Amino acid sequence: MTASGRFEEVDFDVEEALALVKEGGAPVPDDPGSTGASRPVPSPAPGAGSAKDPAEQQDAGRQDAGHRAAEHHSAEHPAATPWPRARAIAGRAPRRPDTAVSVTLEAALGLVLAAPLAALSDLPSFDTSAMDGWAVAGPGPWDVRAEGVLAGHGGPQRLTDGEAVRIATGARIPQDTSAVLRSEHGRTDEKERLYATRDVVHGQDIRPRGQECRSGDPLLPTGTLVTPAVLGLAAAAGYDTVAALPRPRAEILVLGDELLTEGLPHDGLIRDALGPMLPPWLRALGAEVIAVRRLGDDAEALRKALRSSDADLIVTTGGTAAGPVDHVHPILRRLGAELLVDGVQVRPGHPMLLARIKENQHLVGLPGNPLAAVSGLLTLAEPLLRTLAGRTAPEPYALPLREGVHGHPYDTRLVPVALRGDRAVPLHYNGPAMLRGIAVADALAVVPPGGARAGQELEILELPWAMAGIEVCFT
Ligand SMILES: Nc1nc2c(c(=O)[nH]1)N[C@H]1C(S)=C(S)[C@@H](COP(=O)(O)OP(=O)(O)OC[C@H]3O[C@@H](n4cnc5c(N)ncnc54)[C@H](O)[C@@H]3O)O[C@H]1N2
Ligand code: MOO
Repeated sequence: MTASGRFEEVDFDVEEALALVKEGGAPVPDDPGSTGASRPVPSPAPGAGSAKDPAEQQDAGRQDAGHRAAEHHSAEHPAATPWPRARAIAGRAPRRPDTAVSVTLEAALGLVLAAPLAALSDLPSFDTSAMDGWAVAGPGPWDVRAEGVLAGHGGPQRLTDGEAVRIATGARIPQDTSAVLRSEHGRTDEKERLYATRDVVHGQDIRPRGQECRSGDPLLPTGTLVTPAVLGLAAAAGYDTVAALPRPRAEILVLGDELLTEGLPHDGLIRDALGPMLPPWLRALGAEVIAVRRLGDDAEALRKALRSSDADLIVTTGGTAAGPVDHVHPILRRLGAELLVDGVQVRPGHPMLLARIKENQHLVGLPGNPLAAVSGLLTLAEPLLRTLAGRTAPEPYALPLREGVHGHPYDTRLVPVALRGDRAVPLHYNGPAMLRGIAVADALAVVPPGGARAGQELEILELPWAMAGIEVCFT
């Protein structure tokens, strides 16, 4: 940015001014990016700054400038979609029909069941001892048989009244057993006669066959996410394979001539932060990443890559704005793609886009600024992949803020937060080009236009690894 008045006006940043209010005048090391409002600027949320606060007066002056900057922006993104609508549009992508596959249990982790899981056997499949001790028949004392019963052994001999047999947890209960006596609740004399040291209740410590389910009972519905616990249940119920929806296939195209894949930034070149970040993030969102390709700023290479891809989802990074080498829009136009979302009313990340290239193939264009790319991931790629993978949306939830957060005048803001107790703590270093905030975040808070005050409940978008991370951890 230059110091000239004209440039200051266009590059005006209302969030920076608001950050000054938040910090009581001290600059915060955020870099909230450009603003650009095309509508009247609403007042900040109650509590987001006092009317007599000199910083707010400064802020009001800047908001004027922001309004002028907005006209500049609206010419580039006249059709920017409200943030909730953009997510809904992305979540309506049609899934390929009849894509269910049969997969081994090992390969099913993180997929969604394409058919209900019904028990293939009774569970337990035989009357089972719940404890180590003795199976006893009738009232005591009992004569203890010489040979005991272990788990995994064949059918034990039936007991007659007055008899007991040593039994292990998980072993089959002999016929006509009335109860299992735990080892700590009985003692034997030198003639191997067993005495109970407390009352014995009929049926105690016996798990009857079919206690958990009968063969054929429905266990889990279609659409269940296969977690480690689901794998355990499926195995216990007799499954070697399950019917699941395959992961949607995603291809990542990293654009930009300025990107280095190793070493230190130098001579105007910077490290590619998105190449390493996006594949595991997309996997965490349910995708199979089939390729990561670096195309530089070569429009023809981009066109060829889009034409030849058979991915369900193509994710591009950078090139979404209107700069001289921002090729995404022109190439989509040339390919006759349908723009479903062209710019979103969200900060950071407002140039993000969603296009349908052909039937069953979508493109999410992520802005090049790394936190803006994260915003695009959660706004467009997450709902799209969720639908393609057949997952259900997590229950939305809200948490109160520990401190106030300033808002954009009319756009939604996504702000990295740490979850501490029952509060969301806004993090610094949340500018569009910064990753320091998100790297220590548990979630993003959805800040409405105008901001939010301390204690106000905000919708929380948890980061996949903060929730459970099963795909991140296990695949
Ligand atoms: N005249 C305007 N210029 C810009 C606007 C605008 O509204 N009017 N919007 C700004 C915003 S906001 C964003 S976000 C960016 C989006 O730009 P692009 O998607 O075209 O991305 P690039 O220009 O290619 O890159 C932007 C920035 O990010 C860096 N970058 C790109 N790729 C990577 C990567 N893989 N790893 C790390 N950093 C990356 C790149 O070097 C640039 O610094 O446009 C603004 N401009
Ligand atoms: O504000 Mo941009 O959308 O930097 O991310």
